[in-house]
Formats: sequence, structure tokens, C-alpha cells
Amino acid sequence: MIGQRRVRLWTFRSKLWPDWRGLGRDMAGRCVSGRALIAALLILLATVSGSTGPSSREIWGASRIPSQFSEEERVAIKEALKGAIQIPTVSFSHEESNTTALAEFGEYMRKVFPTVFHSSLIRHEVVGTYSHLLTVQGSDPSLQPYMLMAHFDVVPAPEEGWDVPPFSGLERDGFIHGRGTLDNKNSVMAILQALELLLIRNYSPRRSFFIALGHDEEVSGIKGAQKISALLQARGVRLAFLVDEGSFIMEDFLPNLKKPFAMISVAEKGALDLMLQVNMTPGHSSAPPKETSIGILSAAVSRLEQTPMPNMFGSGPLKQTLKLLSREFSFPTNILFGNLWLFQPIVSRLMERNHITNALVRTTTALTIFNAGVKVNVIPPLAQATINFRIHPSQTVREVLELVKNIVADDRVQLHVLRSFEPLPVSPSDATAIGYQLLQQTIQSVFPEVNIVVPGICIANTDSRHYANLTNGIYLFNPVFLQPQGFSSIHGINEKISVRNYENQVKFIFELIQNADTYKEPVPHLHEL
Ligand SMILES: CCCCCCCC/C=C\CCCCCCCC(=O)N[C@@H](CCCCN)C(=O)O
Ligand SMILES: [Zn+2]
Ligand SMILES: [Zn+2]
Repeated sequence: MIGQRRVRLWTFRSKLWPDWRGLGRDMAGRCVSGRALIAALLILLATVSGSTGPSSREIWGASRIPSQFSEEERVAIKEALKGAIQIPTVSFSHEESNTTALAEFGEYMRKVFPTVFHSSLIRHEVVGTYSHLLTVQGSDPSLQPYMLMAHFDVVPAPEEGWDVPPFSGLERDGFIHGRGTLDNKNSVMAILQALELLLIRNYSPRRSFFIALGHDEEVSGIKGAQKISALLQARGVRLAFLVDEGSFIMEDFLPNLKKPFAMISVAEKGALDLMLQVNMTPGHSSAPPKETSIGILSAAVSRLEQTPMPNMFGSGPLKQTLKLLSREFSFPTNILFGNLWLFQPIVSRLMERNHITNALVRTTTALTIFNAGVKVNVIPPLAQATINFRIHPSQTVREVLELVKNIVADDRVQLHVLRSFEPLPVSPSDATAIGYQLLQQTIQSVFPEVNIVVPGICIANTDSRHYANLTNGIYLFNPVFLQPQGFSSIHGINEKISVRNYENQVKFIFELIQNADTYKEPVPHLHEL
């Protein structure tokens, strides 16, 4: 019966507005004609007068669908993730990826989420050959759309060191194991799974939203996310906010803080891949010169490693993070974090002590590739090293390059920029920031054991930077509990997610989508009017 009413509603709508992007405001958030208002009133009248028209829930999405899943659904939820892990969608390099697996993943999504891919509310497009864009049409065009993002390519996973084969998707001791269980097939599958479960329950959203699933995030997102972003920009889309991977519900990351806290990253570090090169005249190793290309380059990279970039603790969102966290600590940390005006020098030093918190306070320097030498008795002509810098939100690529030149201080060492991008601007996290507020509310309702939600910095990079032209509300958050060991497993070995964590991720998105429909803008105070 509800299904029949839905068909009638959509027939009615499409007759009134052949352009399905609708009334009042289109997907680009622009206002259109007043006929929309009249039409909406007509629908409302038909409903109130008890005609056979659509129910009020279908129009306004007013009543909530509880996020409770049957035993059968819970089994299907975890089995779907296991199947996704078994497809080895590896991005090896900018040039090489497992394209067979990428295509297979697209087929797999269609198979396990039939309701999503057959819904008349959803338009599905394949972009850049393997990435996917889903446009979910809401009933209220006055609400600006938002976007949920994730990626399904993974970094390589050689089998050595893993407790179970990385592409087995095996369940053991309550965990699903394998490459991509945290980064980031969990999000791809959870988003589609939540939507599938909502649609099965006859859900029809008020607020339109996009789902962007990238296939090359691990090698920069240029073929996937960047193309989706260009497509949406050409369509004039503006997003209220977007949510991507990049942060978690943190457990045991800070000494003396046992309780978990949710960190929504509102800033993302930039990056600079820099190649250092030294050329020298080759010759016989029996009569070596005083310095070789290897020696000169080694000294330069060693200087860079031994000279950390400046500590930027005072600027960026970290002060606010610690201030908000201060009440979760006992004496004396609560006093230190709560009074940064006085204790900033001490706290900034404390942050440097651990390699993860150190990454929050400065641009980091990681020596990742070193190549030199051709034969044991030949003085090497060429030595090359590649360094990966992650740029603090308060610095620029140019500033980092200048610092590098000064530290290297040797004209024989050439610097070649391979790739670079600036840090993302900081997204708002105040009471009027819809994306932040929605995430915070949803965290509080789905995870009552999490006392505190804080804005933070993402130390890695995500596809979200490609969408900075569409929104100033970029929020990085995975609704999953993470410990330092779990952090090391991302791009490392034994990546895994607990079944409970994954179920909660589905539940979170199920709730978030509904919350986005009912979100009320805060009423400004009188003095602000
Ligand atoms: C006071 C708060 C302390 C909390 C410490 C936070 C620790 C950080 C925890 C989690 C961060 C995980 C980030 C996961 C996202 C990984 C995304 C990724 O791998 N991106 C790649 C993209 C490569 C693009 C090509 N250049 C990357 O960054 O390398
Ligand atoms: Zn990722
Ligand atoms: Zn990754």
C-alpha cells in the first residue's frame, strides 16, 4: 500500500515538474519559481483532506525509523562487508591499479544493494570509469544537499605478517579481518547498507544528498573524486557540508585519558613530495673523491630528519581540541590543557613526545625512498631521495620549501617538487555549522558512552580536498572506535574491524541521514538580528 502511494507521489511530482531537480531550490541550492510553493501547498492540502494522496511522512519525513536491525539483517550486514574485502581493489601507483577488481567491486555493490540501485529516488552514474556518484533526491528542495564520501581502493597488502590473509575477509574472535576494513571499504559499505535498510523501510528523504565513492583515493583521487567534483560543479551544485574518512572515536591516544572521545576533523594537512638529487662524476672506487653523491645526499636528508619543522601549536584548531578535552582529564593535565594561555609552552612540548601527537603540532618530514649506486666498485653518479612532508594547516607549501632549502644549505643538492597541495581551510565547528552539529548530535545519540566531541586535524589526506570548491563544511569522521594499534594497522598489517563497530557504523549513518532531514537551524539571538 505504501509502495503504491509512493508511485503515485512520484508520478504526481514528475508531472508537475518534469525537471526532477524540483522546486523552490534546485540541487545547486538556487531559488526557483513560486509555482513550487503553490504545488507544495496543493500536496499538503490533499494530504490533510484525507484523499488517497501520500502520507505526511512521505512528504515531510517527519516520523523516525528506528535503527533496529533483525538477526537476519545483522548477518547480511557483516557478510556484505566480508565480500567487499575479498575483492582486491589495490591501487599500486598513479599508473597501476587492479582495474579488474575495481570493475568487479561496482558489480558487487549493485548485487548486494539492489534496492539502492533500483530506487526511483536515486540516480547512479559511473564517473572516471570506476568511481560512483549516487544522487539521492529529497522531497524538500529548499534544503541544501550534502554529501557522504568514501573510497574502495586500498593500499597493497603483502601476506607476510598478517594473522589471516589480507583479502580473506575472515571473521575471527568478533572481528572481520582484511585490507580495507578501516580504510575505507567499511565506509563505502556502511553508507550503502544504511541507505538500503532505510529504503526497504520505505524511507524517502526530505534533504537531497550525494554519495561519492572514489576508486583512486590512495593514489590522489585525480581520476575519481576530482572528476566527480568537476561534474557537480558544472551542474552548479553547492553542498551544505560533506562527510569523509579521516578521524575516529579515539581510545587510548592520550596518556591519562581512558575515556573515548570523538574527534571530527575540521582541517586536513597539506602535502609535499620532494625529490632531492645529487649528481657527481662517476669513477673508479679504488681512488674515491673526498665526497660522493651518496655521502652528500645522506648528510642532507639526515639534517632534514634531525631538524624538525617549527612547532605550530599556537595556531590552528588544536588549542580548541585540548581546551574541550581538558575536563576529561584529572589533575594536573586538566589544569594544563584548560589554561593554555599560561601553559602553552609546556603543552606544546608534551605533544612532541609522541609520534602521533607530534604530527598534530608541526609539518612532518618522512624520508620514504632512497636510491643510489650501480655497482660496488663504481663511484655512483647519481643519488636520489624522496621525502614526504605533511604540511601543518598554518603553513604553506612555499614556506616549507623555503625551510627545506635553509636546512639543506648545499647547492649541490637539487630539489624537485614531485607533487604538492596546500592544507585545507579550517571548516566551521560553531553552533551554526550544520555539518558539525549534525555529526555531534548523531554521535551523542548513537554512542552515549562517548562524553565528548572535539574538532581536530586530520594528519593524513583524503579525497575530500577535491570538493573544497563545493563547500566550506568539510568534516572528516568515521563513526568507529580506534586505538593506536588500529591506527598502525591502517596501511600496515592486521587491519580489522569488530562486527560490533561495523554494525554501529551502519546504525550511525542510518541515523545521520534521518537527522539531516529534521535538522533545525539555530535561531539567532535577538542582538544578532
Ligand atoms: C589530541 C588528539 C589526539 C588524536 C590523535 C589522532 C590520530 C590520528 C588518527 C587517525 C587518522 C587516520 C587517518 C586515516 C585516513 C587515511 C587516509 C589515507 O591513507 N590517505 C592517503 C592518501 C594518499 C593520497 C596520495 N598522495 C595518505 O594520506 O597517504
Ligand atoms: Zn582512506
Ligand atoms: Zn589509506
